[in-house]
Amino acid sequence: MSNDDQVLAPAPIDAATAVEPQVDAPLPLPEHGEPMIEVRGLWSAFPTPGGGQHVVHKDLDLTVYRGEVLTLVGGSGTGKTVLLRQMLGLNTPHQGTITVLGQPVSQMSRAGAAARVGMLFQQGALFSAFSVLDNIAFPLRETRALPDALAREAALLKLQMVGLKASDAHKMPSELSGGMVKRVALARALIMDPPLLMLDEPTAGLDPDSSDAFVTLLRSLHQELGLTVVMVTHDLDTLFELSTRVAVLAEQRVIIAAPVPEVLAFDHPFIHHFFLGERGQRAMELLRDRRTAATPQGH
Ligand SMILES: Nc1ncnc2c1ncn2[C@@H]1O[C@H](COP(=O)(O)OP(=O)(O)OP(=O)(O)O)[C@@H](O)[C@H]1O
Repeated sequence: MSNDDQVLAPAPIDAATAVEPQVDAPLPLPEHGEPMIEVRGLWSAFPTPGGGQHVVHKDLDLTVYRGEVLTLVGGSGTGKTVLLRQMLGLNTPHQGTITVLGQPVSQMSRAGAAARVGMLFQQGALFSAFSVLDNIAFPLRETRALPDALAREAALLKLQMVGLKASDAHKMPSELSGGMVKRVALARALIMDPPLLMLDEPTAGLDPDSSDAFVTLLRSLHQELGLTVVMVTHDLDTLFELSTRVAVLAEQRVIIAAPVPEVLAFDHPFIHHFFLGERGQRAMELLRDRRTAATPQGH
């Protein structure tokens, strides 16, 4: 057991010193100044079979600002998914607070959380016995937010918003391609018109063309709907295409949260490995080529 495993009592949080200057710097754009999610002094731990505790987050701070696409990266097991689930109120932290739009997540009802935050789970996680339309309408029905006929209409609108056809509405999940499953799951995540969207590995399992198409859809919905997005991804193409900031989880906390160029310049072994290895160089070259091709006369 490490020292970290034994100590679970965090020191009192001093607001003036909790965040290092380069950590979590807000985007320079004024419209990105309003905090949507604030994580303060977060400790997460799980019991180990030997009776100890595995500390995943230790005094972690993070702020997500309105309108940004913040991507969480970190090695396997650094607690990215746990953090997403805590932001949704699905996991309770050991200590610390998470507020979404100024309200502690711990005090939100299920309907309250669903109205604020949509979640796209890694596997799409559709109900196999429900049609596409019923999957999309599910949160409205579960929270009794709308009468049935209106819920169906709202679901049809969302179906079209994610690029599916009305004729797809009555298909069953087993009849859908991987890309379609993601689109249905996205429509369901957006059915309550939440201002916040969480994406856990949104392009995992998709072939390159479907992945590109899904990223394009996410990018346009982010802009059209003015969404604030928190995403976990290992896919560098997706990260470079969508992120306005990247938060790096290491050493049980966020070691830097900043736009990509600043993250790349930050000296840490995980960042070197993740971004500057062969895989990272390839993804950056691809992105550069694509941006050059998309700009008139290559400017
Ligand atoms: N319900 C749970 N019970 C016990 N341990 C858990 C539970 N949920 C998560 N953990 C542990 O917490 C740690 C962080 O898990 P998490 O899934 O958040 O990691 P991650 O950063 O998303 O990893 P990956 O990139 O591999 O998906 C892991 O060690 C995991 O085993």
